[in-house]
Amino acid sequence: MLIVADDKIPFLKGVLEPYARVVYIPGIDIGPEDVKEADGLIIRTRTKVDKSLLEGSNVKAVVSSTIGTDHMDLPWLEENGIAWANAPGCNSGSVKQYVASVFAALEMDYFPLRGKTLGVVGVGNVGSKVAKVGEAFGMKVLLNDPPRAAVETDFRNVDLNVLLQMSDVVTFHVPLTRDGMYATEYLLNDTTLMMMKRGSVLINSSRGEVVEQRVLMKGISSGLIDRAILDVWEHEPDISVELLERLMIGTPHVAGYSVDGKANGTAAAVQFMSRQFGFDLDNWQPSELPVLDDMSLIVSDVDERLNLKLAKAVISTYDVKDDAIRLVEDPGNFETIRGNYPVRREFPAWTISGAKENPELKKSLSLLGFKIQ
Ligand SMILES: NC(=O)c1ccc[n+]([C@@H]2O[C@H](COP(=O)([O-])OP(=O)(O)OC[C@H]3O[C@@H](n4cnc5c(N)ncnc54)[C@H](O)[C@@H]3O)[C@@H](O)[C@H]2O)c1
Ligand SMILES: O=C(O)[C@H](O)[C@H](O)COP(=O)(O)O
Repeated sequence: MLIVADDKIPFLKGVLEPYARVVYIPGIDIGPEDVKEADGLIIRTRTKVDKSLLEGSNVKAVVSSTIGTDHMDLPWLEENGIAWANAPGCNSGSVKQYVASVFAALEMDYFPLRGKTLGVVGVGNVGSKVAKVGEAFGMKVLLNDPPRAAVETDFRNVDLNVLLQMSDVVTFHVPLTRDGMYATEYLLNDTTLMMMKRGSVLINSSRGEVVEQRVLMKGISSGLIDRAILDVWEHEPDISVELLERLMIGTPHVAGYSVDGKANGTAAAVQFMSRQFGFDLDNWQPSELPVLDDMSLIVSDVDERLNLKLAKAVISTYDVKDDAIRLVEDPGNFETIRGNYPVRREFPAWTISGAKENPELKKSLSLLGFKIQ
């Protein structure tokens, strides 16, 4: 039995070796010759999985240890009887922390978020967590998810155009889809841009092609969009430096890069392969995640507004501006920056004290997912 795996999948080495020969290759380099004799393939987003990679190969199962699946030709896999899976929800807590850190930056450097309106486009694993971040910061939250609205009678869907008109901050959390009635490619386009409230903030951490970059530049230049934050880009890793320079925050597709998120993705991949090939690893989890020297926080006792205390707690766990600096300093090294990402742990891994006497702050910290002492 042969398994080919992306060499950037943490915690994987040694796990499958008792059951199969495992060959590790950089995701971008995995080609037809590498997978010809393979039974299974474990990838992340940098391997395009389609007919040109797999036709004539022995591959029977493919798993991507990521949330997104737009790098996989799912209809072709299904037509050809190749089992596939992704890792739903694996890094949703990580994107939640990324957006919370963006909110902290907005709160500290731009405008107070309390009372402002947040529009969440795509309310799945990530979007529903991001809605909680909005609530934690005292925002009014509007939700847009037509596929959910079509099947959930109690889903409070707000039409996209209405959401864009009403929101001070709009954040995208949809999958990239190019066909069908809910296609998301260029969801922000010349027409929808015109619906946006003047002076609003746009955040995209879903996929680059959800927001048409040319239109985003137009929106920024016209003042319709006052601040833009991008984690994902058209044509990654060859990003537009011109656009990067116009952003409040630009990061190299790392919103989902917490250790916790990657570990969850690896666990989903191992468990899927175990079920497919009958290994004894159906409940496998990485044994220990790396920790930082001090993972306890004390809420600031300065007399200041609650959202500032919240913002300070958030950036003590993760400051998105550190990632932005790394990209601004070296935009040509997008993939290298991603490949050498520092240890980041999500909110539930942190313990926070000093909030007990302040029920409102305690509630907000709980919405973010902190362990409160
Ligand atoms: N930047 C990163 O590191 C990072 C990390 C995780 C996920 N992502 C991206 O974010 C996407 C969302 O992740 P998720 O875990 O929440 O996925 P999910 O599948 O749990 O949720 C996606 C939601 O989008 C909704 N949706 C689909 N089409 C829509 C449309 N046209 N308009 C509005 N809503 C629509 C779906 O109904 C679903 O509820 C992923 O597909 C991935 O591309 C990026
Ligand atoms: O889809 C996902 O899960 C995220 O975009 C994830 O961060 C992608 O990571 P990559 O496979 O590009 O390392």
